[in-house]
Amino acid sequence: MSEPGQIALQTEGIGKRFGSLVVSKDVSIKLPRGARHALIGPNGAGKTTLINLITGQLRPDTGRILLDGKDVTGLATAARVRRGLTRTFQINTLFPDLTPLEATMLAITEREGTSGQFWRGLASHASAVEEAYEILVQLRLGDVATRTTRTLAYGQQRLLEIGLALATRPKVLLLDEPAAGVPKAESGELFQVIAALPDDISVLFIEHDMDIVFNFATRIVVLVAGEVLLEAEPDVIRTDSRVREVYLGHGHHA
Ligand SMILES: Nc1ncnc2c1ncn2[C@@H]1O[C@H](COP(=O)(O)OP(=O)(O)OP(=O)(O)O)[C@@H](O)[C@H]1O
Repeated sequence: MSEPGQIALQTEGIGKRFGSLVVSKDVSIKLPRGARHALIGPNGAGKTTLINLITGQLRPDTGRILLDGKDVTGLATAARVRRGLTRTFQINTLFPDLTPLEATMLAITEREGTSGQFWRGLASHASAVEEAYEILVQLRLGDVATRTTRTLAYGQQRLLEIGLALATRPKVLLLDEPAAGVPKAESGELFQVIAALPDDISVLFIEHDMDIVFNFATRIVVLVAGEVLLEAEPDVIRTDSRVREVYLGHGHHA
């Protein structure tokens, strides 16, 4: 179990090239337990690539990834998920014809290795229903738990994706633009829900909207051309001249 103040996730000197293109260069970041940190930077800075490297979708050329102090660099993505390292994607990856309750239950039974055993007994399914419903209520999706996913507002669909990630019981949750495509009016609520997740879940999110970033991030990592330009608290980021120059001055994109 993690103790307060512990580092949930750490990268040490992560490097990655695609041919001659350097997409990660000596990236060392720390995500303390309970963090709500943002990863920002101009288009093509390597934000999604970094998440792919942390979760194992990509292999780094150099460096290490530590989860709860243990080296997971050599592990496959699924093994990292089992250890509590989970992500969501920029694009919607839901089953439109299932209800949120069904989809979340499926994710839970998948975690437990019982997804192919519907006949295994009602008791285990009853506890999966209960857990799924709890997750959905936590995400303010209790009222729509039994509606077909395709009929949900887009912001609710994005919350459901976080619900499916929560079904893996993550310690570290990496959110790649969780509010992408969500109307501005709904994105604040979506981030309120993220901010209110339990403290034993550490969150790193990529987000383009600077109002959201400054409202919800307790700390910000600025990535430029694959390198960490600065990692600091929002007030420091806001006033840093290098950050303004490379990024905030453009005023439109994380
Ligand atoms: N599989 C790949 N092969 C080659 N180049 C890639 C690959 N994936 C990403 N890139 C390149 O790596 C760079 C970083 O891309 P990445 O998607 O990580 O940036 P990003 O900061 O997430 O950008 P955005 O804000 O636009 O989502 C880009 O130049 C991209 O074209």
